[in-house]
Amino acid sequence: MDAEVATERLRSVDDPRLGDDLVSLGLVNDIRVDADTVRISLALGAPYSPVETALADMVRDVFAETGYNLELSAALDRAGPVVDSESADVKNVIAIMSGKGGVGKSTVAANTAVTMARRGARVGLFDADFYGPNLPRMLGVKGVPVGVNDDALFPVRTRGVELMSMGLLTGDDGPVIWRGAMVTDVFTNLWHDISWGTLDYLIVDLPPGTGDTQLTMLQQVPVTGAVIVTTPQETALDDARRGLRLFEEHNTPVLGIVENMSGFLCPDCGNEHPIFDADGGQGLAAEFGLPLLGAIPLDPAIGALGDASDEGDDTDTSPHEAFDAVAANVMDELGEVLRRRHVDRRDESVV
Ligand SMILES: Nc1ncnc2c1ncn2[C@@H]1O[C@H](COP(=O)(O)OP(=O)(O)OP(=O)(O)O)[C@@H](O)[C@H]1O
Repeated sequence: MDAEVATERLRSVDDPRLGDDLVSLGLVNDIRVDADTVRISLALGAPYSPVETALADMVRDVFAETGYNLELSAALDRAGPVVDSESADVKNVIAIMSGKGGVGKSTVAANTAVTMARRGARVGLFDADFYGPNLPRMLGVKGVPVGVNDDALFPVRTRGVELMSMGLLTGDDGPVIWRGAMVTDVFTNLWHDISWGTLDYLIVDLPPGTGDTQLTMLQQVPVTGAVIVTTPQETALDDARRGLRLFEEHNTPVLGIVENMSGFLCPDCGNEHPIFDADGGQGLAAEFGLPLLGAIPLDPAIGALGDASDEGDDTDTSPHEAFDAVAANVMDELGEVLRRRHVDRRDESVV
């Protein structure tokens, strides 16, 4: 087999989201064939996403009976480093935001991160809610000090994810009082000093609304995609609109909406009962033409992710299964954004 024959074989593999085959789309970076091995590099960017995993499996199937070994790799052109430091190689940044406070944004960020890690991804979680950092408590590592070495800060590993939070640095129970400019400074200084290592996904839990932290982050970091968390009774379309406009102004794709507290999951009967006669998530998704990434029930067990935990203990309390769909959909949407961008760039350079 030569590279041409191998390329022809790849024409039978269609990208289910982009609706054409990998070769026509330009998602094949490179093909090399030597004595007994075919080496293929594909333009894929969302590790462990179900769609990209299925694509890789289809490619493997196509070469399964050829008698050749297949070495598959993935590489994607990126705008620049997400974190400008030698001790961090971060592929994708996902910002989690909400219009209002208390809708479960941190809960969604934490559970989605842990679920992605359980699928095999290398995941970091950055608690950018400087005003009320609650991820250390939620993930059971409150009071655990971060490692410091020269200018670098080392995240704390919990439930399979790397966590960094203002809450781990201040170690203070009292409310944190920040002025806007201080948030900007802290964000700027902190962001590039964190020694994340290699991450497939860095999930950032933003404070509610569209304030200084969101603006600073969007100005300084190439956020790959944003997720909006809402509740069924959320009627504040204005808040959501403001958030969406902010992301648009900074060319940041919004991956979709997660509806939290969708119905009450009764611990006695096991059934889910609607409590709010409203469909905030569905409505918001329809209004803005965005996917609904998942609906999370109101379940007392969800608030307990960190309850039984110790530092570094990855074995007990699992995230609620409703987060399986959220994690899968977030990764699939993100992968689609990246592949589409790759195809568009290529089309531009051809014209
Ligand atoms: N689906 C759920 N089922 C049960 N409890 C939940 C659920 N979602 C969130 N909670 C609980 O509601 C409270 C608020 O959630 P969380 O801190 O995630 O909200 P938030 O939007 O991040 O709030 P903030 O505005 O303070 O950033 C927490 O005690 C959390 O455990």
